[in-house]
Amino acid sequence: MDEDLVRLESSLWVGKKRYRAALTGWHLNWTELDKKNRDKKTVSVPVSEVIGVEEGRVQVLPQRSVAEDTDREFTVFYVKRSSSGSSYGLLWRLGRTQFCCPSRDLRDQWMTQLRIALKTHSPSRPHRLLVFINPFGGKKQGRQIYHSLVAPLFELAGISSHVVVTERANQARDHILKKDLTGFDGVVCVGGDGIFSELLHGVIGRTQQEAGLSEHDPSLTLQSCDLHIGIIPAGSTDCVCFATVGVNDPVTSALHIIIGDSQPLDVCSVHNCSSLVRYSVSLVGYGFYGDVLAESERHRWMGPLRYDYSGAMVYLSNRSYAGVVQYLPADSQLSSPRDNTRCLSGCSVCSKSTERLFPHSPGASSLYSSHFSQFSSDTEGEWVSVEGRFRAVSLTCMSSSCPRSPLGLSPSAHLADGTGDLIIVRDTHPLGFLTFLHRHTSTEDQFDLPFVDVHRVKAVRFSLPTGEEEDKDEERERVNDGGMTEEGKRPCRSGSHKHLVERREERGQKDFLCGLCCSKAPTVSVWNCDGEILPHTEIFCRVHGQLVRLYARGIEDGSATPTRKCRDGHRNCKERCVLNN
Ligand SMILES: CCCCCCCCCCCCC/C=C/[C@@H](O)[C@H](COP(=O)(O)O)NC(=O)CCCCCCCCCCCCCCC
Ligand SMILES: Nc1ncnc2c1ncn2[C@@H]1O[C@H](COP(=O)(O)OP(=O)(O)O)[C@@H](O)[C@H]1O
Ligand SMILES: [Ca+2]
Repeated sequence: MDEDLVRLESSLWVGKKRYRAALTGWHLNWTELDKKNRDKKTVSVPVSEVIGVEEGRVQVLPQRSVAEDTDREFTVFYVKRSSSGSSYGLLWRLGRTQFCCPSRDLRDQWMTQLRIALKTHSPSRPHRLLVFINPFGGKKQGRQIYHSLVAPLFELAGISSHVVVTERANQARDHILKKDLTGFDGVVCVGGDGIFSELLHGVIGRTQQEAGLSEHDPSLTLQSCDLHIGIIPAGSTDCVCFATVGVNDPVTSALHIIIGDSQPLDVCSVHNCSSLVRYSVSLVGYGFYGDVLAESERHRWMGPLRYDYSGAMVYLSNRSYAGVVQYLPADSQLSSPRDNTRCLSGCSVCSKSTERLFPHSPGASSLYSSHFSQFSSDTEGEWVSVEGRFRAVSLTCMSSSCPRSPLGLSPSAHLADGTGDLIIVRDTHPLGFLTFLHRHTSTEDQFDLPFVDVHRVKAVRFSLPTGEEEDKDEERERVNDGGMTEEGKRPCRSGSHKHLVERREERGQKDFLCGLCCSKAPTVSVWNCDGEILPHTEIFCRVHGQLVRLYARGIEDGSATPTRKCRDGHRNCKERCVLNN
């Protein structure tokens, strides 16, 4: 069937202007006509971006209202884009056009045809959602943001939602793991990266339980999750939202959820001694980012500012840590963290990875079927080892852009290519490290520094140098603190972090002063895993390609999207910089 066949076409009025409107399978277009019936400008909205159609002259925000005497009128709501002043992504807003028909009969035809088109062309739209609000996230605005900005849009789109305002940490995760989710098409969080992480753990854990797979064995291919996750940003860093949508804006995210966008996302599983510790999508960071998080936990009352304050304090404490980093490099033919590309909506690197990661899915070639032999002993020789003192060791599965760092920890990382970027910042003088940090806030290349290395990887191991017995004791003490269950396998899910944070706090105060005023600085840092402190120092991380799906579509290429200068100094070098699409 030709989807661009016109299904309905007629003259319509918008205010005092006359239009010729046409509905095809894919688009709703309306073209302004002048007095001589000549075309003026056309507005074209993809059917997939129509949010709803209502009889009469309707408005929904800030409050729903319907004008009287409206039996020849209907209102179409749709996605309207505008550039966001401060970030590089596009803001989505609710566009609204009120049409007036020559007759009531024609109005009914428009309503019917538009609703049929919406049903047939948006099969992936959610009908029922389970929403978790963290009332304490970010500036504590979660409830208000949901009820004033998001709920009216869900209602307009005919989505019914069951809302849970959380009363404790991990409630959302436990709910997803244990409760009946029949009838829900997706789960949504209103909050920051922490509540998102709860949904991530719930959704992955539940999917593996149902598939009868163990999450502990890092060599197992996990089952990818069908239940989509939506994020309404209302947190402190909002990194996952920012890096997958391009802005942290509740209305934009709500509209992506409504139209059922789907963005696969790589997930890193973090293990210790053959047991799963946590999953991460943005940052697994040791040294600076671990210390900032540990320090910031004591200043939660500052809200989002706690990270800037703690960042400055930790920077001034001028620490570095000894360690051994091992990594399994990804195929350097496919992409590189320094190729000056950006992973944008429809990214070709990620699309090719879909074929590689799911060779048996319809339409995929079987060229790359043996990808998980990588953890067997015969690939041991492929591991690369780096030993030394580090300011920071970070692994990120995506760019990890956020309002603090609009291009992110690794600007060329991909959301769904099955790899992560390992950033190793070796010990350096304070000014060098400040330069590295500061470059995260601009388009200058933070990897173009002699003490920084970046590698695209499939897996990473971190251990303490042999012979550092004191450190190992500290490590062991921490593992015991980490609250393991009796079987000694699964990390205890309740309370372990709180307990650890309290201990870290006790120690942290002393550590911190030592770092500032005397020579005895701590020898071991902690891992920051998407904003949670890990109870282990020695870890193994493995990237699982496209393990979950978000209601998002990646960053849309706004005209302001910056690229770094290529090595020849061109800012928009078509040959070398802009490889996307
Ligand atoms: C000199 C300016 C330096 C700016 C450096 C910016 C680096 C930004 C990197 C952002 C990485 C984000 C990775 C995401 C992590 C989140 O999952 C996670 C949890 O988020 P949630 O609380 O919303 O749940 N967030 C975090 O762990 C926060 C990490 C933030 C680190 C910010 C560091 C600010 C550093 C300021 C240094 C200032 C030095 C001044 C010297 C006088
Ligand atoms: N009702 C609650 N009370 C206390 N902590 C909660 C609650 N709901 C969620 N949390 C936890 O709060 C932490 C921070 O949440 P998050 O939404 O990321 O806000 P922020 O971005 O400000 O850190 C997360 O670890 C999450 O598990
Ligand atoms: Ca990736």
